[in-house]
Parts: sequence; C-alpha cells; structure tokens
Amino acid sequence: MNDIKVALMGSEGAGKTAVLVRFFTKRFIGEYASNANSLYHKRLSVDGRQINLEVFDPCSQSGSSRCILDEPVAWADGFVVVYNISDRMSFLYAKSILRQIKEAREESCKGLADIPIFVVGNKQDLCHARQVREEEGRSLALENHCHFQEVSAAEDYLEISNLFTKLIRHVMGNPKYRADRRRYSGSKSMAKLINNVFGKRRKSV
Ligand SMILES: Nc1nc2c(ncn2[C@@H]2O[C@H](COP(=O)(O)OP(=O)(O)OP(=O)(O)O)[C@@H](O)[C@H]2O)c(=O)[nH]1
Repeated sequence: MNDIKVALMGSEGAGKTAVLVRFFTKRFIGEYASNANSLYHKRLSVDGRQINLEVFDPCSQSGSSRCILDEPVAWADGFVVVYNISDRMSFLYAKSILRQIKEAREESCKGLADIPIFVVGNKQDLCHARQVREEEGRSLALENHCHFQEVSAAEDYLEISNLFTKLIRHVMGNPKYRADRRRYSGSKSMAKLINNVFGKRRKSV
C-alpha cells in the first residue's frame, strides 16, 4: 500500500472542498460546512498500485494560513493550490501560497522543484465573469515549476480525476517520496505527526 499525502491550499471560497469532493464522490454538492481543518482519506488504485490517499483541507476561515502552511510543507508529498478564475484576489493569494511553500521548503533545505505542485484555476464555468486569464495561471505555474490546469468542480469530473491521478503518479515517481517511504515505512511517527498537526478529525467521503 502506498500512502500519499496531499495538501489543498487556496483562499476562502476558491472551491478546495468542492474540487476534492468532486474527485472523491464524482458529485458537486454546492455548499460545505467548513469551520475546521479536515483530513480526508480514500483508497484507490492507480496503474495497478493500491493507494491510501490522505488529503488535508484546511479551513481558510481560521485566518491563520501561515501557521496552517508550516506543517503541511513538511507533511505533504504534493500540493494542490486552488484559485477561483473569477476572483483575482484568490489568484494573488495562490501566488503568495506558492511563495510561502517555497520559503518554507528553502528553510528546511528541501527546495521546491522536488515536490509536485498543481496550480488549479477552478470555476471555469464562470468564464463570463473571468478575472484571471488562463495564460496568467499557466505562467504562474511555469515560473514556480508547477503543473497547471483549469477545472470546474461544478461541471467536470474527468478533468479533476485526471488531475489527481497525475499528481499521484508524480508523487510516486518522486525520488524524495520513495526515500521518505523507506524511512517511514512501518513507523508510527507520521501517524503521530498527523494527529498532532491536524487533531484526530478524519473524514471518509
Ligand atoms: N460556479 C461554481 N461554483 C463553485 C465551484 N466550485 C465551488 N463552487 C462554489 O464556491 C463556494 C465555495 O466552495 P468551497 O468548496 O466551500 O470552497 P473552499 O475553498 O473549500 O472554501 P473554505 O472552506 O472557506 O476555505 C461554494 O458555494 C461552492 O458551491 C465551481 O467550479 N463553479
């Protein structure tokens, strides 16, 4: 079993939970109670390999994204940074998240290039109210050595599913992930870290 840990980042209302719930359930639910950090988990198979996927979905309303970010940077094998294409502020926020991930990883001497990050422009169905051009999203991703995709959690399942599958493949192909897996396999230390950082709250969708 491959354990893969992904952190979802982005401003309040960008659609982080909607994107995740779409991937996990194929459905768009519309409104989500979001007053706490959540850790979702799901078992799936990618290229014939069994994956135990854990996704950290922070509550943006806590207003403490900086400290929320510190631990996931050490914890996550990959990131999905979501913004809303009809909200420029959310794009600027995504930019600042990427900068913070980079700084935090530089502090821990891990660099940015070795961790898969997907920049996701959500709410593509609202393109009539677009405030962020697709090229801007693509350039931001390129500048930061990230992958890029626009999606609509409201309308797409396939694109979102492909995105997570691609992320999982990149994580599994990452030498750092493979080294960490060897180091942590059979160890209780990661489970302990997760409980310390995120509390015991876990969700299955
Ligand atoms: N039109 C449209 N609305 C969306 C889409 N994705 C999410 N929404 C709506 O945007 C709002 C916020 O979605 P959430 O998934 O709760 O956003 P979030 O980023 O998790 O927000 P926080 O939990 O507050 O951090 C909800 O009203 C969703 O229904 C989308 O693709 N298109």
